Amino acid sequence: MPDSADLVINAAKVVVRRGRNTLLDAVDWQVELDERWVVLGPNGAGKTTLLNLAAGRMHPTGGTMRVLDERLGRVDLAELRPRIGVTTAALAESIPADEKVLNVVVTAAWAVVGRWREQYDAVDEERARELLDRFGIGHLADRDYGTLSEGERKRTQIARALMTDPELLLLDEPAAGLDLGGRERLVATLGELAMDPDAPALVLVTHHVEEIPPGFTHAMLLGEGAVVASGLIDTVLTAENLTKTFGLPLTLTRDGDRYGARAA
Ligand SMILES: Nc1ncnc2c1ncn2[C@@H]1O[C@H](COP(=O)(O)OP(=O)(O)OP(=O)(O)O)[C@@H](O)[C@H]1O
Repeated sequence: MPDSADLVINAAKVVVRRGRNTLLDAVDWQVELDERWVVLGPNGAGKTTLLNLAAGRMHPTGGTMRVLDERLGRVDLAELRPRIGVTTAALAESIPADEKVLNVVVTAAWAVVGRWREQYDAVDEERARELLDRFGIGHLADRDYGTLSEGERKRTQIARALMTDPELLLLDEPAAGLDLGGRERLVATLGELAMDPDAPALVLVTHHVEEIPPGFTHAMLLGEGAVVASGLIDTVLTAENLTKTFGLPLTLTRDGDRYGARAA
C-alpha cells in the first residue's frame, strides 16, 4: 500500500446520493501519479459522477474522497481545481465559438473560459503554442474555435486541460463523436501521453474498449454505481468482467495493445 501522500486519488467507501438514487455505492479507488486509468461502464453507471468527484466539482454524500492529498469537504475547491485538468462535454460547450483557439488554451491559466484580459504573459502564450503543436494543431492557433472539426476541438480541449501543468488529467469520453480516423489519431496521441513519464496521472472515461489508448495501465469497470472490477488492466479487462459490467454476454479480443469487444 503506497503512502497516502503519493496517491493522486484516494477514495474510501465513497457514496453519492441524489434524492432516492444512489449514483455511487461504496466506491474504493486509489490512483498513483504514474498510473493511467480507464473507467469503463454502460450508460448511467456513474462514470461522470466519479469524474466530477475526482475533479473536485462535487462532494461525496458518504465516505472519504481525497484528491491530490486534499480531502474534499475540507479544502478550498478553487485552490484544488487548477491542479486538475479536465475535459468534459459540458465544459466544451461553454467555449465560445468565436474564441481564438490559442486563447481557448491560454485562458486555462486563469481558470476561466473566454478571454477577458487583453494581455497575457508571453510565457503563457509560448506554452499554449507548444501544447497545440504537440497535439498537431499548432497551425490552427489563430482560427475561431467554432470553425474546428470535432477532432480538432477535442485536441484543443486536451491542450487547454494541460495548460496549467496539472498533476491529474481527467478525460470524459474524449473520442465521442469522432469518425474512425479521428478516433484512431486521438487514441494514438493519448497513447503517447500515457507513455510520457512527465505526463500527469491520467483517468479516461469511455464506453468502448476500442478507445483505450496504448500504455494505459489500470482499469475500473463500473456498473450501476458499484465497482465490478478494478486494478491492473490485464487482470480487470476480461470477457467475464465485461459481461458482468454491461449485462450481456461479450467476447473480448486483444491485438497488441488494443482491445475489441462484441456480443458473444
Ligand atoms: N442530480 C441527479 N439526480 C438524480 N439522479 C442523477 C443525478 N445526476 C445523475 N443521476 C443519475 O445517476 C446515474 C449515473 O449518472 P452518470 O452521469 O454518472 O453516469 P455515466 O456512467 O457517466 O453515464 P453516461 O455513460 O450515459 O454518460 C444516472 O442514472 C443518472 O440518471
